[in-house]
Amino acid sequence: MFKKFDMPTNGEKITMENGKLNVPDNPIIPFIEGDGTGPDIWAAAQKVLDAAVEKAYNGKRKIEWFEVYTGEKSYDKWGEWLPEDTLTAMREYLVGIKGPLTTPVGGGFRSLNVALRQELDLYACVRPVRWFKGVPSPVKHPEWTNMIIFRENAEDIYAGIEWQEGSVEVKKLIDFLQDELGVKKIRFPETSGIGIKPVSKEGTYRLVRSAIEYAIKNNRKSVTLVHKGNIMKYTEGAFKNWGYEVAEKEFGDKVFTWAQYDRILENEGKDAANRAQDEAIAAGKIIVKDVIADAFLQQILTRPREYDVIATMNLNGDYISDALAAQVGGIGIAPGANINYTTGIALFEATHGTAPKYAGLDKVNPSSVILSGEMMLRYMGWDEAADIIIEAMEKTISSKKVTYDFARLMEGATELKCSEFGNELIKNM
Ligand SMILES: NC(=O)C1=CN([C@@H]2O[C@H](COP(=O)(O)OP(=O)(O)OC[C@H]3O[C@@H](n4cnc5c(N)ncnc54)[C@H](OP(=O)(O)O)[C@@H]3O)[C@@H](O)[C@H]2O)C=CC1
Ligand SMILES: O=C(O)CCC(=O)C(=O)O
Ligand SMILES: [Mg+2]
Repeated sequence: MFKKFDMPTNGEKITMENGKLNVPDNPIIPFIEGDGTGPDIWAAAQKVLDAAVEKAYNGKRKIEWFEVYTGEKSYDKWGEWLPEDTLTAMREYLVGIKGPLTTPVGGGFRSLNVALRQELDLYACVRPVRWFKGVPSPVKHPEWTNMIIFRENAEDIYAGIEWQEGSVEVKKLIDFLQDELGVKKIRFPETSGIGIKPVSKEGTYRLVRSAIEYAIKNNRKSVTLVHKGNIMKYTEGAFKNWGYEVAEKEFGDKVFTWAQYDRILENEGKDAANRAQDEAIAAGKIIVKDVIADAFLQQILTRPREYDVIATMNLNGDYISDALAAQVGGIGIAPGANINYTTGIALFEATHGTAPKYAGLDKVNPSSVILSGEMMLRYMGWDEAADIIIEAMEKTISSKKVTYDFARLMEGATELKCSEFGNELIKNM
């Protein structure tokens, strides 16, 4: 099966049947250590995850870790940044976890993180944002921020379909746009690079569907479509329209959308529209609404309680993830997952990157990758182990024993190294 990697000798495969994940007691889980601070945070995370599983199941369940390679470690070992074997391992074993991987800016190879999402069609980037008591925050009420971002992961300008200024391809494309399509708005055609932004109905439907399904299953109150559809009408505006469409078509009796509100407003007036919305809320329906991205970024600071589940496109989702993470303590504590709910393939990873200036210092906060592991355990149905991690995290942070990022903002904190923080979590299980 593998061309370069050795087959794992212990453990069994996680499988997917009729949309349901079957998880053996000794699942093989591929992991990518990651670049930069990856080895530090991964070492801490692996120990914490193993300890939580041991504590929850007393040896009845155990993860069989299977190291797979991508990024610098892979290049050093195999001369390839993203070996086919890594994709094979994810397709075969379904659930994996990764550290951050470096992407050069303005040249060099394209993002390996994005490539993994594209190759495995992991269309939903799921990033929960919640506050843990005691975590320092720049806002007065960090507890008011409790959202979960569903970021479309396969399309948009983020897909990396772009051509460099001065290239033969960009000249061809600009000529085509000007000569065939009558485009007059390229301000400096001789010196422009061009990027393409594909946003599809299918891509929007599956992402928004996942967000609404999550909201229903987890008793959340609303799903907000975040877009810049006033300016990018046929991409971001279409995302909004398709979002409402899929909500009404597939979840008609469980949701009330602002598109419905607008129709009632037009036909029957404001009182009737407000009444319909109030009745929907009283009946426990999920409100599907939308907001323009720039307004959203100020409202998450001023009125975070109005937002719950967020569904958005790839680039917006990238910016929103870091902005929201900052409100609840920063990207040292911001987990995530890349999921295809149809195939079941899920690759868990922190929201942050490789933080290269801290590489090898055993310094940074491992919480993001640990909490990504916590999400992974929950995805596997190992909720008891996941709960142990959350409890240990709350206890450790309340005791003010934290890594540098929190320590520099807290009074009376004891600064721990990355590995020490992991050990403290284990002690507090
Ligand atoms: N999914 C992935 O693998 C991602 C990869 N990347 C890649 O990572 C590389 C570096 O990107 P960069 O823009 O510097 O962003 P990073 O997220 O790596 O780091 C930015 C800043 O965030 C803080 N930070 C990051 N990780 C942690 C942590 N574990 N604990 C505490 N604080 C943390 C640090 O802040 P401070 O300086 O204040 O201490 C750091 O300087 C690039 O190559 C980029 O492409 C970026 C994002 C995601
Ligand atoms: O792939 C990268 O280098 C950056 C990705 C990123 O910022 C993200 O997914 O949040
Ligand atoms: Mg990002």
